Amino acid sequence: MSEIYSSNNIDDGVDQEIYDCFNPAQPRSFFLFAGAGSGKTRSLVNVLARFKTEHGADFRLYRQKIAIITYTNAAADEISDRLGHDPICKVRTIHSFSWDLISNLTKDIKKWVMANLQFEILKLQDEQSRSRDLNNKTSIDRARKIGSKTNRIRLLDTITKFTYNPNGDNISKDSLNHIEVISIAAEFIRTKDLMQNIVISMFPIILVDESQDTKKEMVDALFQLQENKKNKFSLGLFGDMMQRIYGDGKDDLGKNLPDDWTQPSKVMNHRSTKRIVELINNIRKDVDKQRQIPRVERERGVVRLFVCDRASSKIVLEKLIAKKMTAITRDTLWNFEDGDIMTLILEHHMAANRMGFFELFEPLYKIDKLKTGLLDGTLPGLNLFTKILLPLVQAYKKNDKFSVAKIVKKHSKLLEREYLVSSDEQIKNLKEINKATYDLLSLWESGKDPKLIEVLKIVRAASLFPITGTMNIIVSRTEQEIELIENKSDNQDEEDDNDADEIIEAWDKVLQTPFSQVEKYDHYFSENSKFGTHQGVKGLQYSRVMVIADDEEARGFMFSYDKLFGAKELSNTDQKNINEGKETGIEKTRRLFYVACSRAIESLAIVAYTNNQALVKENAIKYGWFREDEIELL
Ligand SMILES: Nc1ncnc2c1ncn2[C@@H]1O[C@H](COP(=O)(O)OP(=O)(O)OP(=O)(O)O)[C@@H](O)[C@H]1O
Repeated sequence: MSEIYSSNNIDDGVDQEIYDCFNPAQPRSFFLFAGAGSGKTRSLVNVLARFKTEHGADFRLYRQKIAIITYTNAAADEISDRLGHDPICKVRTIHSFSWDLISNLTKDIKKWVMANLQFEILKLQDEQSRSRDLNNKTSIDRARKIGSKTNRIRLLDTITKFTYNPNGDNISKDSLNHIEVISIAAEFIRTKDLMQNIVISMFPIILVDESQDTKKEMVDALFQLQENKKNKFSLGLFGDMMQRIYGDGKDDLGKNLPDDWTQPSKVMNHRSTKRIVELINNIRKDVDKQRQIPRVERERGVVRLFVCDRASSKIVLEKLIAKKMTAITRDTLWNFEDGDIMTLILEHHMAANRMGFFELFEPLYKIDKLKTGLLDGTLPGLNLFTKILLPLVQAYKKNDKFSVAKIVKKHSKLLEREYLVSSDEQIKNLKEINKATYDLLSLWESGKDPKLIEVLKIVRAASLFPITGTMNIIVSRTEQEIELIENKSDNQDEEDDNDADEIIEAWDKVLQTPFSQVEKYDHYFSENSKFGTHQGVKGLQYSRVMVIADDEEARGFMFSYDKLFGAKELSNTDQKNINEGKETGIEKTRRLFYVACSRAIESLAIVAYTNNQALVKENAIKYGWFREDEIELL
């Protein structure tokens, strides 16, 4: 049971503790890890506002800044807004922070890229030398990769300055990709004394929000920096290990922190009503015993568990549940049609399924390396479709010739000034580009819905827009190579399968999907949708939340609510992981469940689809999560 305290101010001392760490004469580092809704972000903003008033002038005089690293652009914007866009606070995502640090170090970057490419080429050559058949798909594609990396080495000499866009595709010859930028910055911070001195003189304070999910290599580098420069530098980490949901973070973060780190704690949950705080405390209790207390005035609150038969119609059931919640809470905004409910699906798959972009989404989503970019809209390759071709097709469908021309002008190399100036026959060229554009757009004539590969082939043939990376590898295959690959795939042996490049395989599938799926994918991610994922709503809050737990629809990999609710036996692998002290899918699911439930302010409905309703109910009561009168079987 969570207690009600007579004051909401019990954690107010934490802001002071953090503030003391910023004392320029005696900087300290701190680790503020506390539960959901405990006001970590609010503390960050409060302390910086005070720092600005008291030390802002000195910082401006010495051109120093406080760096605040956030997990997403949206979080960076939110914090910047709340800090009044003060120039002494530099709020950045890890990508733009990294790039700001290294962007002028062309010579060092070149050395790093060269060494890295050489290493990758050696690895590929080694794999190639062991290939059974140089004419199979994997080997053909691998040869092309070696070629493209070798070419990149050749071009390195011609680069006078590298470029990078933290929110873009980075496809020009002098650009670095997202992974490279973070790896380079982290390595330079970790290993170069000069870099460490530059960083601490520019940023005597670095704060990392959501640090439980921040890229491990960067967190390690910042720890190293703190250790080497602790008398001149303060590192502040904010987060909550119970809200760790991406694989990139440091899984032992906070363990063995040096004694001189300040570790304030917070116990109040300022967000949710009492019943919700009680539930999230109980979800968390087997992990770290942290228990929160609700604010004094947050007395009531509603939680309900609807245990649903997997075979039922989901849309019908979810509407019914919203109606039931309206009656239970007497809150008319629980209305399914025009109310204000945030529905949290387990994974984007479920929205992809409901909204019709599953085939585009699933193959890419299966690949860890592609997942983040796919979800935050930075996946190189897909951007060609979403950011260039989709607006182009939409303009064409509206017969908006002006926008068609504008989009082509903005993105086509053929229309770059450099290219046009060098061309002898400008008018003829412009006509050709125009023709190529309308040849491409004719694919959508009379309501047709072309496959992505068809679109890509035309774009490539006319060199209309840049195609790079994996997609270039696929679309560059000659007819002869395609035939070879098709014949091979008819009688592929197991060894070839193991050898396959999973990224190319995934794109091969994706490129067979119709273009309309791009539009649906884009709509889902850019709309202010009533759907969110358990992961995507980290840091956010909503009055009414419906959490959908359905392994089957989510295809069950990575997370398993069935196992969390005890409706499915542990697999041998789970058991093996437990025996070896390794994390299982259950723990990941529990954290996700914690994040999802803790977004709710007033009322929360959990919709658990299962084949074993009785067992889920029994366990939900046994775990102490729900009372019997809070559970309904549907
Ligand atoms: N001391 C406080 N007094 C009043 N409201 C507070 C206080 N601290 C936080 N809040 C409010 O509680 C809510 C949650 O705060 P915040 O988002 O800072 O928490 P958090 O710890 O960052 O949450 P999470 O980890 O769940 O993302 C916000 O609406 C915030 O304004």
